[in-house]
Amino acid sequence: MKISEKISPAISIKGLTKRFGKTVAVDNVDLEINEGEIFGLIGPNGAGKSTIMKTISTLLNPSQGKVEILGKDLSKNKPSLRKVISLVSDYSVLENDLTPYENLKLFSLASNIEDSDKKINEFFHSFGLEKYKNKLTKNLSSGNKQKLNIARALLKSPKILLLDEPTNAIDVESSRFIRRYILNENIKNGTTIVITSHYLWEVEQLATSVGIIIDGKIVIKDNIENIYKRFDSIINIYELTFEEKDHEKILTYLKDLSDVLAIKPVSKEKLIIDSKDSTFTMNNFKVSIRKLRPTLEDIYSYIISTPNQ
Ligand SMILES: Nc1ncnc2c1ncn2[C@@H]1O[C@H](COP(=O)(O)OP(=O)(O)OP(=O)(O)O)[C@@H](O)[C@H]1O
Repeated sequence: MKISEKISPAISIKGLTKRFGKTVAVDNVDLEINEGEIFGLIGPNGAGKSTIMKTISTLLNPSQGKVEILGKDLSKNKPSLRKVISLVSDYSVLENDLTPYENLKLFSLASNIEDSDKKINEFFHSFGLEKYKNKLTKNLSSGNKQKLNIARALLKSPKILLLDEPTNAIDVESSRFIRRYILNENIKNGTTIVITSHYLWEVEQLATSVGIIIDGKIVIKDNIENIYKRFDSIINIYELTFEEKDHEKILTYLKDLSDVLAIKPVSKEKLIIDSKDSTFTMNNFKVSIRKLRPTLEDIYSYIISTPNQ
């Protein structure tokens, strides 16, 4: 693609508001997510993340505003757009009394997926679920149910994949597998992915762009590198390295500094501190100081605790 070519948005949301009675779950949200992007939508409980995901996937209608998917008005093209959008939320969409194979087959038939047996077998193989293929779904572990749920969502090779907390309550290895699979899907097929998660390190690993939503309003959205750059000069995280013999004295000194918000001991010779001020002094202590780039979690906590910044 030529650099001058404009990347078209896969998802374009303008003035989206969703009310449930008196509750304004989503409040006048504008959002553009480009084709092939992995967009991380993060925010506290009840901020409106799932409501946005359900609206994009046609499960909910907006109270106001417009959603366009791949240049088409969602409200006027629901049946055709449903074919290219998959939502993964919890795995309650699976039929517990069917086997994993029957679940995927049923979904393939309902979605008119061609060559489904070949695809289903490939999924069982790549998700490591072959031995559970003909057991009852209700007896699968949470991690395997979620893998099955993701396989179900990927069967129709969606152009837009919506993942609402895909690794919630899933063990480390299964979560890692799911993240790798998602990344691969994005790289191999250019799938546009929107992911919500309370595990910010997960969003950090996957997302190319991030939006933070609080009380139904998007307060920040940008490319993740721009977000890091913007907050690098505002959030002061330092790694202090010193001689082991000074450990206790330095710790006591830091605890008394009012600007030091948090201290994380790393070893007897190393501490990480979060400071309000970038110009704190270490008196006469022999300390080497290195500024660290804030993590997405540092940035998120800063934004949540500093409204209107
Ligand atoms: N079907 C519904 N009926 C009434 N209120 C709802 C409904 N769905 C969501 N809400 C409300 O809308 C607001 C946003 O909820 P939503 O589930 O979108 O938040 P969320 O950011 O996904 O939260 P969480 O991180 O806890 O999953 C909340 O106040 C919630 O109680």
